[in-house]
Amino acid sequence: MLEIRQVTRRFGPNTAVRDVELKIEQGQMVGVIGRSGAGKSTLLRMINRLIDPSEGSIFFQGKEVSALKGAELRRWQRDCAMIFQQFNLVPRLDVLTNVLLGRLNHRSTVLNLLNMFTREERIQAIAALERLDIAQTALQRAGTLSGGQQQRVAIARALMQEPKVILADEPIASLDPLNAKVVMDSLADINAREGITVITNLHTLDTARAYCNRIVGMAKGAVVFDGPPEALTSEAVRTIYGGEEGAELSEAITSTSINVPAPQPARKSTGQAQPALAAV
Ligand SMILES: Nc1ncnc2c1ncn2[C@@H]1O[C@H](COP(=O)(O)OP(=O)(O)OP(=O)(O)O)[C@@H](O)[C@H]1O
Repeated sequence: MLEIRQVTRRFGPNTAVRDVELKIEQGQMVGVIGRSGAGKSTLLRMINRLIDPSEGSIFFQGKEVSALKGAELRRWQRDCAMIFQQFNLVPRLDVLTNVLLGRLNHRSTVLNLLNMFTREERIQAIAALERLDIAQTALQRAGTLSGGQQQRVAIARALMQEPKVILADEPIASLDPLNAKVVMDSLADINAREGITVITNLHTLDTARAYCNRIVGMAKGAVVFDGPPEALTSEAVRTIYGGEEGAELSEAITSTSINVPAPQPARKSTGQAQPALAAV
């Protein structure tokens, strides 16, 4: 269980995240939605400790990860893989090496300095690429791949970390609808088959509805909605995205047009939160 307790993050006079309180059971697939600037990325970055909270604390399996330092912090960052909108691969290195880089935090500094990976690690990396259906690109330089392929390499690299949680910060924002679907399908499959918790920021409502069994809506740094997709009524959508009372908020504004035939049946939803709406 991941617990975010009364977390606030300020940047100078601006409060990016305000008093956020969330409990996320292992194995949930959580979509964080909200307008640009709502605080979604800041929240994810605090979980992974790329930035620290100004106030509050974050716990994982009873341990306060917001207080970890040194080797323990690196261990947490290994357990909590991060995927970014811009993929963050090393473009001049081949795909296989990029995936193997996911093992760095598992290994001794000497092995890392020598840049030596074992046969088992290479086999594991190829298997991760096969799973993402891009093993044929293993020896290509990562920078030569399409955006969709690069994001799949980034997911394979995350899998090499053998994480307990995957944090995906707008993983499909730079992709066309077809590649966006492939990437979201991959994340959903990893969540369903391995039971890895996935927390993903999404700009778009339809994607969150289609793939996530829990949706957290943020506005002005605060959580203003927390519940299953079915509870995301037009009133809830207005609370998250803003809009005039009574006016229809077009889902097109918040759509990527990923063509998903129908909402998928609820995945494992351990300890799903009850829908909750709060005023912004
Ligand atoms: N490093 C920073 N320094 C100063 N202000 C920041 C920093 N990072 C974020 N902010 C501010 O915090 C607020 C929340 O930003 P954040 O990126 O978390 O929002 P977001 O919901 O992820 O938006 P987007 O979808 O556009 O990425 C914004 O007002 C942003 O300008």
